[in-house]
Amino acid sequence: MVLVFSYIVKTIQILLAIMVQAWFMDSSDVDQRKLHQTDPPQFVSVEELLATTGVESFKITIDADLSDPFLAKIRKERNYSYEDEITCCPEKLPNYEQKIKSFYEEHLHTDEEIRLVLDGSGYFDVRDSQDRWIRVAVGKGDLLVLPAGIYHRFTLDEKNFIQAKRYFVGEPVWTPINRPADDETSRKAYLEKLQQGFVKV
Ligand SMILES: CSCCC(=O)/C(O)=C/O
Ligand SMILES: [Fe+2]
Repeated sequence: MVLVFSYIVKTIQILLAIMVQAWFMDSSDVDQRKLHQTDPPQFVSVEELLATTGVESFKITIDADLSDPFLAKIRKERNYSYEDEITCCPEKLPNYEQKIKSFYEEHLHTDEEIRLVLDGSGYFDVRDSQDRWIRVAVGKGDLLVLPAGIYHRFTLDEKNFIQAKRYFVGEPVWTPINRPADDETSRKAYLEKLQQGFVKV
């Protein structure tokens, strides 16, 4: 009996460690760094997140030399040829106030946005297929892949610190294209994929 109980507890702990937390946002525009959950909270599973937005999330073990074989596999399979690091906090990010403001303006990119959180935490807000905001809370070890053409934004949480790897296929293009950008090729391609259904790979 004790053995069964401890097995269940362990399984729950593993599942919680694997999954990124996501929820539908409330409509309040007070402090972007707060949780902004509805009352009661409406959580979104990883599977729902993929189906309704195309956003993928993976859990990576973070060690000093980023030696997780799953990270190596995904980088190779997806040709993540470029990498660098970004630290968002007042002391480390040049033009901090301006950057934080622009990250939180609703925008899209013509390419995937790929971020691996090395330390700290924050929120990626993404629009779902019904144009509702879903807030995705990321922390250490979360690898998040936002498809090209998805409307989204990013904010720090109340801890005000995140350090992340940025990956890219080919020469990086970081320029955000603010909404409205419905005529963008990447936007049209994204909407088509959303209609066909994003599948787990
Ligand atoms: C944690 S990475 C900072 C946010 C960012 O790079 C971006 O492009 C948000 O949309
Ligand atoms: Fe972005």
